Amino acid sequence: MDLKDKEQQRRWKNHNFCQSLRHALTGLKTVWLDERNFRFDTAAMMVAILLGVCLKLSLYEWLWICWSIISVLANEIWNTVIENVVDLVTKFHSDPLAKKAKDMASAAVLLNAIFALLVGVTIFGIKIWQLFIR
Ligand SMILES: Nc1ncnc2c1ncn2[C@@H]1O[C@H](COP(=O)(O)OP(=O)(O)OP(=O)(O)O)[C@@H](O)[C@H]1O
Repeated sequence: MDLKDKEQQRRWKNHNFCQSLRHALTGLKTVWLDERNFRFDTAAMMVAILLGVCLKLSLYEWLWICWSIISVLANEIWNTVIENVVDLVTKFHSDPLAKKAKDMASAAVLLNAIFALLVGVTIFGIKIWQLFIR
């Protein structure tokens, strides 16, 4: 890395916590605007929170639901990061390694979504079942 690169890197570095936070929020806004799946996951999150409030979840149940929601959203962001980096490197040219990376990133999202679905079905299923057998 030569002096010019180092100077450029120093210019891009976050200088305080507020600046880091601002950039993180810009990242959230970008993923919201660019990614349909992220908006769908956010809508599903709203439904889960509304259902959780209506069904009066316990603290322990809320922790499971929050963990599932946040991990799906975070994984969706990582998937987008990988897609962007791959596109940046390949310049949108077809490449078997690019395909591998993107398919594996999608697989991680899929596994996370299955986990969240299992948690949701278990917690909400039990709560709704208890409402009916009362
Ligand atoms: N440069 C590439 N070379 C080869 N295959 C690619 C390349 N880019 C994308 N693909 C293939 O196309 C699929 C879709 O890629 P794309 O970048 O459009 O993701 P996406 O549709 O935004 O995915 P997601 O639904 O996970 O957000 C990838 O999973 C991969 O199989």
